[in-house]
Amino acid sequence: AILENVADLNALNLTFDFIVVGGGTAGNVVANRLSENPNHKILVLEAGGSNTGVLDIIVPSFCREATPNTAQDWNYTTTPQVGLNGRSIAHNRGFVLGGSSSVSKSFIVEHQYYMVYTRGSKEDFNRWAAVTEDDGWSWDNLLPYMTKNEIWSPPADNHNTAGKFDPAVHGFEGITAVSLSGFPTPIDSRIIAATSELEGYPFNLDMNSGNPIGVGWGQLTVKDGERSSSATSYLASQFLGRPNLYVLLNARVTRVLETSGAVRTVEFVQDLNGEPLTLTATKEVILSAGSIGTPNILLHSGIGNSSTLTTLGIQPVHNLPSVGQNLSDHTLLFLSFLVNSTNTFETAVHNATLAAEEFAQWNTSRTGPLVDNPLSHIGWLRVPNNSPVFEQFGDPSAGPNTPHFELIIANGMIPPPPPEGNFLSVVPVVVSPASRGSVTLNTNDLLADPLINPNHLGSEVDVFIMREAVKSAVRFTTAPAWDDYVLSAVGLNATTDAEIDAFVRANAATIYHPVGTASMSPRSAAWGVVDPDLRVKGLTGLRVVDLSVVPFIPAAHTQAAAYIIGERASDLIKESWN
Ligand SMILES: Cc1cc2nc3c(=O)[nH]c(=O)nc-3n(C[C@H](O)[C@H](O)[C@H](O)COP(=O)(O)OP(=O)(O)OC[C@H]3O[C@@H](n4cnc5c(N)ncnc54)[C@H](O)[C@@H]3O)c2cc1C
Repeated sequence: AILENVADLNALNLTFDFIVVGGGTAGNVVANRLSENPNHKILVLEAGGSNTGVLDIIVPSFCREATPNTAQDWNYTTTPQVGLNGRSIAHNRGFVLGGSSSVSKSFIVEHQYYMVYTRGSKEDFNRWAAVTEDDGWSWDNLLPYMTKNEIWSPPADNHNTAGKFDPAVHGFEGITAVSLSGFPTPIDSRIIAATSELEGYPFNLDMNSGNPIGVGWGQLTVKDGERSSSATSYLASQFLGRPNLYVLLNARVTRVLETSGAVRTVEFVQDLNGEPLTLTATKEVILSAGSIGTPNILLHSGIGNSSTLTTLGIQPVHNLPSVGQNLSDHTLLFLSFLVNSTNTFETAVHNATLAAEEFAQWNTSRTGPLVDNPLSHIGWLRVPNNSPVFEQFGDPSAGPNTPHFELIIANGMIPPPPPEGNFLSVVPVVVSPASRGSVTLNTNDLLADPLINPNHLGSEVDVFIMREAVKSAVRFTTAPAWDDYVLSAVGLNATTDAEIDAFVRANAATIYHPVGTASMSPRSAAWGVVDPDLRVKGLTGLRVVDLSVVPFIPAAHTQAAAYIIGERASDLIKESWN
């Protein structure tokens, strides 16, 4: 059941075995799987409100309305980013049931946004296994969880998808819907032609096979023309109907508290000016508040670098200096090209009648342009292995079959377009970054925003990768397939490396993939925050299950990783309490 008010919860007079903090992407997986055992009572505490009936979340291409600066977002801003000329940039996070899987848009063509489903490379996960000394985190051992999570679904227009994905690597009986685009775009055939016309952009049948290098058809978490989030899937009515599963909305956890030698008590507020409330789990508290929320709660609870906490007036409880460190994110540059066409997203952006028709079509049949995100294709590519910058600093990618950068290809400009013109996007993203940042506090005010410093382009390696990615994006548009189509790059009047770098630093942003702030490490390691079974090191009763546990960011959009972690963690928790 979903409850809005703690008084309704108290009236039930229940005791919970597990309290999950954060009803986001990973948290809802854990809540679902643990409640499969009817003997276990589960409570989810979610700071945000309900996703139900919020059209901006349901209609795939309306999600630009869902964030930023809306009621469904935490509306964070980063600290000034040295690598971005000192700019502070928006750092969106979902503040709603389903967490960031409910707001995964951010890519703002008037009608379009992303719900990209990408797993990463085999090497990404094998690196997790190596660095944690736990083979359970390897690709081969996680593949069953990937397929357990996924229910491969037909595209909204039911077109023939042969040759666009590899069924052998997908799951057909899981919970999160994954599909191919359900509305063809006029540039699809040009993109596919370009993969055979140019060296270096090979066609890849399925970027989710563990070998992502190449250009392939995008996969997205959409079913029957509607977004599939962890709230619509793992908390679907058949699961919420379980008598042992409860969700309390508008419940913002401020701290976890140690009682009788274990950290099983959560302190939370429903009314930001109200008295703190507490609840204690009989078995475990599971922090799933995400890569920003989880370290924020740990630090306020006195779990972090004890000397730093003391100076902030926070009573240290457990010295874990890695809490909040190792923040990694993916830096993106919106890059678009003016094109010789009127058949791009911009046409509906500039034509209210057409936009209304598209919505009417979606509303009556769940078909048409609004069923998709803007990208029909993504390229996953590498810079040369012998790039001099790697000799000095090392190669940050997980291995030779893991991309350094991504090119997101879309039939229009992703940020709000100018009043005139039609565009093609080829958006570079640094997906194997070397830069690391942090989430820290500058106050003991429990409700203040933490300081978020992703350190975008803080490493020379990332500047190099982004520069080469920009060149690669431009080169992609020189394929003969675009001859009568692409006219000129927008805003990029750069010929030298220095000019490209200047353009990047002035314009780059985030693709909202923060990870790593409560990283896993080997059981015996002094660094790290959680053991490979996701228990907080040195404490009893407390686990972390969200993307903060990721030691190295995967070269992928990160929602799949959150689902995968949620699935494996659920089995780990079940094993401990059998
Ligand atoms: C705008 C945007 C677009 C994105 N687009 C994509 C995409 O296209 N494809 C993709 O793969 N990934 C995308 N991502 C990234 C992906 O959504 C996230 O990496 C992933 O969902 C994170 O999962 P999580 O479980 O770690 O955290 P979240 O899903 O963020 O869940 C954390 C939950 O905890 C709650 N919470 C936080 N603090 C507290 C507290 N103190 N008390 C109670 N509850 C709390 C939050 O409200 C939230 O519901 C996007 C993210 C954003 C923000």
